[in-house]
Order: sequence, then C-alpha cells, then structure tokens
Amino acid sequence: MDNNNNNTATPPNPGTPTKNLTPGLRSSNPGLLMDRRRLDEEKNSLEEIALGHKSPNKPLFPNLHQYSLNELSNPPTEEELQNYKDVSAQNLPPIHKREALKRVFVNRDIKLDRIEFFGFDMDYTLAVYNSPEFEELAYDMVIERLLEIGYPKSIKKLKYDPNFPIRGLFLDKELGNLLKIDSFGNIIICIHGKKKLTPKQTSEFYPSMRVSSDEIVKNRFYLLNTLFTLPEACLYSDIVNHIETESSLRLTEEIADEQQQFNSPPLSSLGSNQENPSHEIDGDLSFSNLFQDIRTAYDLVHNDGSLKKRVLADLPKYIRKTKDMPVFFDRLRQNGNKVFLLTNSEYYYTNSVMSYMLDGFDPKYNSWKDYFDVIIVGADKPRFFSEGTTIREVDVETGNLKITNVKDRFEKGKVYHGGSLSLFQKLTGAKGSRVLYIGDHIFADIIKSKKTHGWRNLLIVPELDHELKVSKEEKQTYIHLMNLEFIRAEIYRGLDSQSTQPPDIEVLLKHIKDTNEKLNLAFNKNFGSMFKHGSKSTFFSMQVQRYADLYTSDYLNLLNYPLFYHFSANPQPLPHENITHPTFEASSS
Ligand SMILES: Nc1nc2c(ncn2[C@@H]2O[C@H](COP(=O)(O)O)[C@@H](O)[C@H]2O)c(=O)[nH]1
Ligand SMILES: [Mg+2]
Repeated sequence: MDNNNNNTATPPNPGTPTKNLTPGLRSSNPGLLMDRRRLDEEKNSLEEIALGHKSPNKPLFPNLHQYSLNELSNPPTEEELQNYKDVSAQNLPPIHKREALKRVFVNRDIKLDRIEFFGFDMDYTLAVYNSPEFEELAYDMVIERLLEIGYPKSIKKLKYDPNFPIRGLFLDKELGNLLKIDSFGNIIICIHGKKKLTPKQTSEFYPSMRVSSDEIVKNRFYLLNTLFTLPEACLYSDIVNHIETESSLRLTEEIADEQQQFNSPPLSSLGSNQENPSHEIDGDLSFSNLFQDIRTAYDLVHNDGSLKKRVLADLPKYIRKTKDMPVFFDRLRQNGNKVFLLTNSEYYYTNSVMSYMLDGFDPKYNSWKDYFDVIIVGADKPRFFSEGTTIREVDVETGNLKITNVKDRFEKGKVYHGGSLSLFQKLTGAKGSRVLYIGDHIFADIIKSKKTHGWRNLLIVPELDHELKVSKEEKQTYIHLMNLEFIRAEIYRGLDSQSTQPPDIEVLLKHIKDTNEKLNLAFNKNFGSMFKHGSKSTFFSMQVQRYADLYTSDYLNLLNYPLFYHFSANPQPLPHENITHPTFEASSS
C-alpha cells in the first residue's frame, strides 16, 4: 500500500488465494469468498469462449488495483473491503439461497446464537401426521359419531377429499358457507356445500363483501386455522351439499343458540332413526345446528381418546418416523441449548408418540425424555400463555397426575402437566427473546406466546411444500401475468389529467383475470393458494407475516443451518421504496 493509501500490490491472480492478503477475519476458511461460484463461471465461460460465444475476461481493474468479488478472502479482510469495487446491481450474482423446500423463511431477524431455549409443540410439529391418512381417519370417525346422534345413514358414503380444503377458511355458522378472506377481511371466495358462488351471488349473502372484525369476535364465524380442522371443513361442506341435494332433511338459516344445543338431548335419544333405519329423517336442521353437531363430535373423538387409540394402533401409518429427528435433538444438546416440550396432548399419548419417534436411535439417550430439559403435557395452550392451570407432576408409571411442589426449578426426567408461562419463566429464568418456540398452531402456539411474553417463534406450515412446488411449476404463468401488468402500465404511462378518453382495456383485463384464475386453480381447484389470491394476501398470510418470526414446512429444515446462524429478513419495501432500489434502476434503464 503506498502512502496515498493506493494499493500498489500486483493484482493477484484471481485463480489462487493471494499471499499478501492478511487472512480473513475468521481464518477458518481462508479460501476466496467466491471460489465455488467463480470456478463454475470460469468453467462456463471457458466453454463459451471455446464455442466462440464470449471474449476472454479482461482484468477488471487494469490500473488501480481494487478487489473484485472474485478476489475476496472468505471472509473478506478490512483491507479488501476498503478497496473493494462494487459490481453493478444488474451484474451482481443472485444471493445464494438454500433449495426452497429446505428453507426457513424470515419475517423478523433471529440470531440463533442468542437462543438459549428451544421449545417444541408436538402434534403437527414434531409429530408429522401422514396426510391424507390421518385426516381420513378423523373424518370417518366423526361421521360415526353423527350417525350415533341420529344423522341420516346416507352420510356414511361421504369420503374425505384432501384436495378440497385449505387452512385459514372462515366457516359461517349462520349461512353454512366456507369463505376465503383477504388480509383486510374482504371475501375472496364463497363456497356453499360444493358450489362456488359467483361474486354476484356472494354479494347477495354479504352485501358489504367483507367479514368485519366484530363479526369474527361475535362468534358467527369459526376460523379453520389448524391442520386438525381440514377434515372438519371438508365434512361440513360435504354434509351441507348432501342434505341439500340428496336428503329429505332441510337446512335452514335459523340460528340455534349454542347453549340451547348443548342443553338438548341428542337426536338419537328421540329413537327416530334406530327403529326403522330405512326411514329417511324428515325435518329441519339449521346450518348452525349442523356446525355445533360436527364440532361436538370432533371434540369428542379427540377428548375420549378414540382417535388417538386408532393412531397408536398403527403409528407407522399415521406418524412420520425419521432418523433426522434424534440427530437434530442431539445437535441441540451438543450445542448446549436447553430443550423443552410443550404440548396439549396427554401424557400417555405423548409418551407413546415420542418413544416411537426417538427411542432406540442413539445409545447416548436411553429414552426420548433424555433429549429434553423440561417436558410439559396437557399444557392447555393458548390458556397456558395467560392464566394457565395448576401445575401437576405426572406419575410416569400410571400416567396419573399428582400434587407436586416444583419449588425453584423443573427436574430433568420428570414430566409435568399444565402450568403457565409465568411459572415456566420463573422456574427456568427464560427471557422471552431467548426462547424460540416451534409450533403449527398460528393462534395457540405463535400469536399468544408472542403477544403475552415476546417468545420468538418458528411457525410450521407443511402446506408450504405444495405452495412452493406449484409456484415453481407455474413460473411461466407468473411471467405472463407480469407481462400483462406491464402492458397495462404502459397503456396508462403517457396519460395525465388532460386525458379525457379512458382506454378500453376490457380485453386485457379479461386476460389478467383468466391468468390469475389459472394460477389460483393450480394451487387448489376450489380455494386457490392459502397465502394469495391474485395480488391479494389472505387473512392466514397476514397472520403469518404479522406474528411468525420464521416459518417453514418442517422443523427439520433447521438441520440445514448452523446453530449460530443469523436469520435476517429481507426488507419489505413500501411501494415508494421500490423506485430507489438499484434493481429498479437496472430494469428501468
Ligand atoms: N378437544 C379437541 N382437541 C383437539 C382438537 N384439535 C386438536 N386437539 C388436540 O390438541 C392436541 C394438540 O396438541 P399440540 O401438541 O399441537 O399442542 C392433541 O392432543 C389433539 O388431540 C379439537 O378440535 N378438539
Ligand atoms: Mg400442534
């Protein structure tokens, strides 16, 4: 370096790490930052030169030596960065991303080396239920319950359709509709039974074409936002369609008071169905009665253990088992992290499922419990994140609960039932920002834990695999849509307030509408994508964006990152910020 601070070093041969460069800040990997990419590019460009497609690379900076991207150490040193010359935006190589299906997506920054406690939900998080087997089981078992309370035998032929529901739908108990709602509460799609209503028909049901927040609070709508509700959404629509097209029953909009429903004897006690099973039931049923009957039946198969009994009887059929799970949890322990399980499931079920998934892989761990510092079952989330319940200890021999005195800490190896977040924080000393809680339930696992105590979170969205695959398959459709929107912008580019004749773009608008519809159908033939509808974000997408710090299709995608990784969110530019972004200039030049 001469005294004018100009680098007089002879330009290093970009082919090999230069000797006069001080090793990178962390000399763990003194190679060149862009080694792999450069070699790929050189290989490609040599092939192109050989084919006569490209002239040999000229040195980037023949006079003053400034470091190019290809000359930086890994990581780059102070000297290199002081003398680094930027590559223009359009020539900057794309940032390397892990393969989409293996990624963890970032809404808000999280530094994993700041996380002391990794917490896990079980059902649909650690315990990945095989689809559609598990949903079919739940669907069929609820039909059995409805038959027992007097529903017509004809519903026995209904079958779960995994291609029908998406998560995040609103069920209108009053009118018996399933609604796809955007992030502002506007109704995007309305399906009654198995029929998609036109916008005109929908506006007859919903003149404002939106669901107001107080209507959501007033309990008219049931939010189908967990994976457990997928069969419920499908069954509700199937029965509405079945009754309205094939049954002598009539569905009415009369609003049954929920308490009145709970007070009333089940239909079966009226003996209407058992004596003469061939006799079709005649009479009225309200959409909200139907909802309450199905909801009660769902609660029952969960609470009475019958659904879990069927799962435990054939675990390989219903729950994924992978060697990656013990590998991941062992790495957390080797990394010195504290690990806790926080599930609403009862002990007997949790013990069977976790044993099935973790026991026998690694001799360092005699039992699945050895991977965890704290185990809480029957947590009663989301209540756990507010007032909670009395904490008990589980007698792991009998599964019974016993009075316990947790004093100043949770004891490793013991299993607890219930409790509350404030007690958890007191006994573990876990500060909100030092806890990363991983769960599938956007409300019970993510929103409540964040709002009440600032836990950091990772939301599990298994449907992301499907959404990412379809997005990739429909890339050309997206490009076509961008072209149509560009054409629309060009038509208006030259117009201003003195223009009096609006251009007739009906034909163009129809192409835009049809292209959007093609995209929607590619995700789901009834409801489209669970995140989008054309340019609109769904209510579910808004919740993910607002409350999930990180989200991914599978918690095991954490295996693809070092446990000191800094997840950093891409800035979400407001419309005016796009203009200042370099790539905008590149595209507009
Ligand atoms: N009574 C009901 N229980 C339900 C329903 N949907 C799910 N569940 C139970 O919740 C836990 C989920 O546990 P977690 O590990 O995800 O916290 C599991 O035991 C399910 O049986 C429902 O609609 N009603
Ligand atoms: Mg769960």
